[in-house]
Amino acid sequence: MLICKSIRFKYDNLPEFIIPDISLKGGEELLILGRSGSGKTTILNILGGLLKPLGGEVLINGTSLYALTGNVLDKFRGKNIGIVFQKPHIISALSVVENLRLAHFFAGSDNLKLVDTYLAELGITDKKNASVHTLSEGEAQRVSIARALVNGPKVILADEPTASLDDENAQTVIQLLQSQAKKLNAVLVIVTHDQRVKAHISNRITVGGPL
Ligand SMILES: Nc1ncnc2c1ncn2[C@@H]1O[C@H](COP(=O)(O)OP(=O)(O)OP(=O)(O)O)[C@@H](O)[C@H]1O
Repeated sequence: MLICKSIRFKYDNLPEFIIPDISLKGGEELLILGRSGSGKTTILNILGGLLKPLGGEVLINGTSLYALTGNVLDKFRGKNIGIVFQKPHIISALSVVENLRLAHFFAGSDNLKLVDTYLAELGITDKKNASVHTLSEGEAQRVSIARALVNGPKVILADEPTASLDDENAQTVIQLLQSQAKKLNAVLVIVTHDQRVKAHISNRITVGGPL
């Protein structure tokens, strides 16, 4: 369960952002739409424990994210939040499977069987030992999703996951995010300016930028 209430945020050089209250149960989805510069990534980073707001609360299954600090926050994030970034954040010097094992390691998990499960579910088993730099963009984005999901997060956050993909890959990626979120009974939040995603998620809000 993800609750975000009375969040206030501003960068030094900009007016305060309007950040809507959000309340989502496991299995529910939200699409946050907005033009470039409207603060979508900022909101996602706040929901993901990466950017501390000036005020307000982000609650994940009852835990107030920003009441945690340092290592405790990092561990909580690794266990409960999976983030898919616009450009796949995977380490190009490592193979696909090494990237996934690393994510596992950082979350303090030792259930390596899940790595193979996710590779199979995302259709990239045959790329298991491939170097990341040899993957197509669609494949790299699927590895990035597998990495975000491998610890069975309660909240999945995706920042422009389809921005650099063609129509077919964009649809595959959205459907994979949705099916995996349902399976984990996780909250799924996608931020994007990509109008194609609207066809897949009916619960949506539009953000308008700084006040
Ligand atoms: N670290 C920062 N310091 C100062 N201003 C920032 C910082 N990060 C983002 N901004 C500004 O805040 C505004 C919102 O940025 P943000 O990246 O959240 O928007 P966005 O909607 O995700 O944009 P895009 O769709 O182009 O990725 C922009 O005007 C941006 O220039």
